Amino acid sequence: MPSRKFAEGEVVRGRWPGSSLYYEVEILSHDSKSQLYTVKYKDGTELELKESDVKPLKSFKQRKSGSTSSSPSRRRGSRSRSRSRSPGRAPKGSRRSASASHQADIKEKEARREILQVKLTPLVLKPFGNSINVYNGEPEHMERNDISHKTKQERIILSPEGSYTATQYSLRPRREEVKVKEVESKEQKLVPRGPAPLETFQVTTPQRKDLEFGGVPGAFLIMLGLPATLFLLLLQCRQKDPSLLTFPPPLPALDQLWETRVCGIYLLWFFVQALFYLLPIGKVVEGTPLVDGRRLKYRLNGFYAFVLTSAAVGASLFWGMELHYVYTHFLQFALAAVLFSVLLSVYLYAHSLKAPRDELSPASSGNAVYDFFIGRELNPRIGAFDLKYFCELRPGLIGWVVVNLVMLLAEMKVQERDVPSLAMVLVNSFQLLYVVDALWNEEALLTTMDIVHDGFGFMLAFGDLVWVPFTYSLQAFYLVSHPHDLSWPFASFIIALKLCGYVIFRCANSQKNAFRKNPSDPKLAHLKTIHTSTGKSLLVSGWWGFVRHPNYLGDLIMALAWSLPCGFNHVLPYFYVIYFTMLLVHREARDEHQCKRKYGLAWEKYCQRVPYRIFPYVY
Ligand SMILES: NC(=O)C1=CN([C@@H]2O[C@H](COP(=O)(O)OP(=O)(O)OC[C@H]3O[C@@H](n4cnc5c(N)ncnc54)[C@H](OP(=O)(O)O)[C@@H]3O)[C@@H](O)[C@H]2O)C=CC1
Ligand SMILES: CC(C)CCC[C@@H](C)[C@H]1CC=C2C3=C(CC[C@@]21C)[C@@]1(C)CC[C@H](O)C(C)(C)[C@@H]1CC3
Repeated sequence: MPSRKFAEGEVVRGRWPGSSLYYEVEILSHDSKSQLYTVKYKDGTELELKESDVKPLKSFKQRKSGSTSSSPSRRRGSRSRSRSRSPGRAPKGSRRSASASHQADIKEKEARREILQVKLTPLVLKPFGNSINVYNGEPEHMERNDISHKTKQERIILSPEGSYTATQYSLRPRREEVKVKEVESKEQKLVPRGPAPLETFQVTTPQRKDLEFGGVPGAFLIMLGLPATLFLLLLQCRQKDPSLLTFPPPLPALDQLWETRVCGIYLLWFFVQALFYLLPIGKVVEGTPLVDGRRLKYRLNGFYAFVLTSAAVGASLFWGMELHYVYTHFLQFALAAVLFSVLLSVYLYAHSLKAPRDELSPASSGNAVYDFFIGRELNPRIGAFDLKYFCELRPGLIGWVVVNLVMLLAEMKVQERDVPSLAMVLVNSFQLLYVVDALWNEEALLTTMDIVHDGFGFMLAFGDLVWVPFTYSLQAFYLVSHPHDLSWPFASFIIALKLCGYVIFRCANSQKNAFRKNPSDPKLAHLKTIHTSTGKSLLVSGWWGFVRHPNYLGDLIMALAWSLPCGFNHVLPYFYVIYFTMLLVHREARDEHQCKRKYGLAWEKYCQRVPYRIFPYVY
């Protein structure tokens, strides 16, 4: 059995994670298996440390100056907003002896070069009646988001003793060491700094046991059901009578569905989009903090990719390329996309097997089937190429616009029209606005559940690459063979509905994003907030005081406006509204669950203040 250096009860110095600073700690116990010491700092914080991070007291020279606290928490009051995760970092301007300050500076530099990577996992915390109550609890007051309050909030963010010391962490060394790379100074200015150092100490979520989507059987059935539903919808949409009550036509034989040329075009599309993604244009920003405090960098050039794609499609139309081929081979394209997404999911799962544990998605479970579905790895990357981020916005979303254009041209050809129908124009412009909006506000994607919580597996690979371009374009596909004449008054009503939905969707998303980026934004000063002990606050007035998910409400209103131009003869063009309502109701429940866990009592208070989830006075 390996020997241990320190005995229980011994008073030594323990390194504070992420820093090169040592504090007086008492050895509580030693785990011979993991070779970790459980130590207690003077402020009561208990951590597990590697032996190399524990030093005997005598190896430290006693400082003459009494200015350095021996408690990590006492010095956490630092007002520094720097990225250093050292809680013991002295505040700017604090008086230290010259030698101590010099020594600390050297150590600080060392720490910046090579940060001790740690994983913080909360030790078991009981739901109520102990520290979690304090941790997730919430200061009693709710305030206007004004400046006096800001000072208070700042203090809470920057000096989170109450919440922090109440939480216990266990530290394990990470497999990899992360080198702190300097962001190019130009980019640095553009990178929004997360306000809460606490976030960098965010705890890692253990693999889930309470599985979503009906657990393993649910995930399995969804994986089988999605491609089946897709082909059913596409086949039915081409029928003269697309009623859901009529029996769908049989699926063409595989040799008719498989077309090598189509697969080639699909791959070309995907890799051209990947090339656009790699172009060094557009600013680079950082995502939300990961469990180890790192922030990944993302280049925002989705809008440029869209402009380049539009130019390429425009040029190929000008030179006589037949986009009609996509319409006549739509099923074949759908099959190519399905196969590609399945292969990508297999690759992603295999890739995740090499990933360190703390790079796995908090939604993953340890079950192979479920993890294949939900995605095992949170941010799979090939070098700097982020696969999930790329797929979420580029090939599928821009592809959806191209498919809509294909359908508009097909309508003119099939119905021998000189100009597209009003219904088709509305569907195309509404959905174009939605996609352009997403690409223009690309940065907002970084805080969505898909990027922050869900892994990249079959669900998102299929969703992004197949579901979005082939089912979200169903209204346009439907209109090609089922013309619908729209009256101008009804068209005006639909346009008003779309604009109403868009204003709610955009304003709600922008309000939250602006608040998360800078809670002190003077433009938001009139809003009321609830503090939470994580350091973040929740908006309780404005859009987020209307219902708990105003952005979902706006999105659903827009969805209805996309279907109405198809008339009321069949349910099929309303598939998107029905599916989307189910998706967002389920998504709201998932988000609610996560927020309850994150914010505890503060979230419950928010729910009391804002009782409706999506639809005011209904749900
Ligand atoms: N077209 C489509 O197919 C789909 C579109 N969408 C759209 O994507 C967008 C993003 O949706 P989604 O990722 O689900 O999540 P949201 O943008 O709704 O974000 C939810 C998060 O916002 C924060 N939050 C919640 N309430 C408040 C509050 N009162 N004050 C401040 N922050 C709050 C919480 O995170 P925290 O506190 O950690 O910041 C919460 O986890 C939506 O507009 C949705 O409609 C989504 C799915 C599919
Ligand atoms: C059918 C499956 C079970 C679920 C598939 C879901 C996916 C299709 C959606 C999950 C979240 C999405 C988002 C958008 C598109 C649909 C998917 C991928 C989004 C990119 C649409 C544009 C918005 O403005 C947005 C906010 C950027 C959306 C982000 C979430």
